[in-house]
Amino acid sequence: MPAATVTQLLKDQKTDPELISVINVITACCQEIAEQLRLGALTGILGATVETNVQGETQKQLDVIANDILKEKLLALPLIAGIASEEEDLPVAGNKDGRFLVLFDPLDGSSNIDVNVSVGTIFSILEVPEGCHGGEEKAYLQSGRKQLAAGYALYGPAATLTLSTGKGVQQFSLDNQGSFLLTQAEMSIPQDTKEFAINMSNQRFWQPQMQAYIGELVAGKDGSRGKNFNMRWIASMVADVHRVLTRGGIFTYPWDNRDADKPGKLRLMYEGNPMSFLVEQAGGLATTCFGNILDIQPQKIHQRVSVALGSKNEIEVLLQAHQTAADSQAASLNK
Ligand SMILES: O=P(O)(O)OC[C@H]1O[C@](O)(COP(=O)(O)O)[C@@H](O)[C@@H]1O
Ligand SMILES: [Mg+2]
Ligand SMILES: [Mg+2]
Repeated sequence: MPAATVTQLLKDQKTDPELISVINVITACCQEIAEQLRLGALTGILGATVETNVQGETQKQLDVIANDILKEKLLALPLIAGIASEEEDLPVAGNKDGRFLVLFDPLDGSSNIDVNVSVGTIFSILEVPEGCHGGEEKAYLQSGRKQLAAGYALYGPAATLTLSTGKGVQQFSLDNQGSFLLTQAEMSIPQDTKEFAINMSNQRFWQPQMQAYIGELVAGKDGSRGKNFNMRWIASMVADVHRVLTRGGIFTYPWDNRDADKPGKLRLMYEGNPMSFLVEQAGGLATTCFGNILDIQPQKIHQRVSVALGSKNEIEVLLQAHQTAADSQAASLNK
């Protein structure tokens, strides 16, 4: 039997047909972005623009192209009440009678484009709350638990789509006719791991408990953990999380004190929430180190968040390190 398409799989899962239509538009956009990326320098669209986004980051031409593809195609769909993007200052209203809000990071890891390393598109779908419209920020400020679906496309040696509507996590691969076909029906993160992903160059800016925890991983067999760990850092969250979903591991971009306005680098609504939804659906854990990411009540559309996610047992060791630090701080305050 031929492998299922995204639509077939979602129909088998008895997904709301209107939600399927929204997901189909997103997958069509990802196919178009994959095609643009595949041609690389031949199209002359690598490199930076002269613009910065609302977060003060230089935009790549492909950040803008990917954003425009998603924005245009989604807003043309009457079901869409609005969109919010990492590359847009404010949410953009769609149809006033639309049902869905789509939030996205059009091109994640875009500093990797020029060096031909994997990048991706991350998305999250919410329902517009009663009495709100898709042009107002408050409509989007819903916790990650309210996501109807989340996923990402990874543009690597193969283009893949990883998706969840709350019924496990499925992976599809782009064939040469331009369709995403099911290649893994149930992604499941192994509970134990010996692999971690973190940008070690920020070490001196982390909190002491994170420094101590990573120090023990680096110490390997010679330290308290008694086993050797391996480190990987691709610097595209999509690619790093994809590895975690595929073979386990932990990925963290923790709180740091480099810039008081950005205590976490990653964005809650476009990166933290959709990836946490996928990780939980695949049996892993996703935390800020102080609470579950999916339980955060967002205050701002471009809010940043510290992220640690992946193999359940290893994330629990990390949480325990933070709990022990909090307990000893509380004990010293009570003295
Ligand atoms: O430059 P650093 O510190 O390695 O940060 C890499 C992180 O930043 C990001 O690139 C941020 O995403 P954007 O490229 O969408 O801004 C993540 O994908 C990645 O994990
Ligand atoms: Mg990103
Ligand atoms: Mg981006």
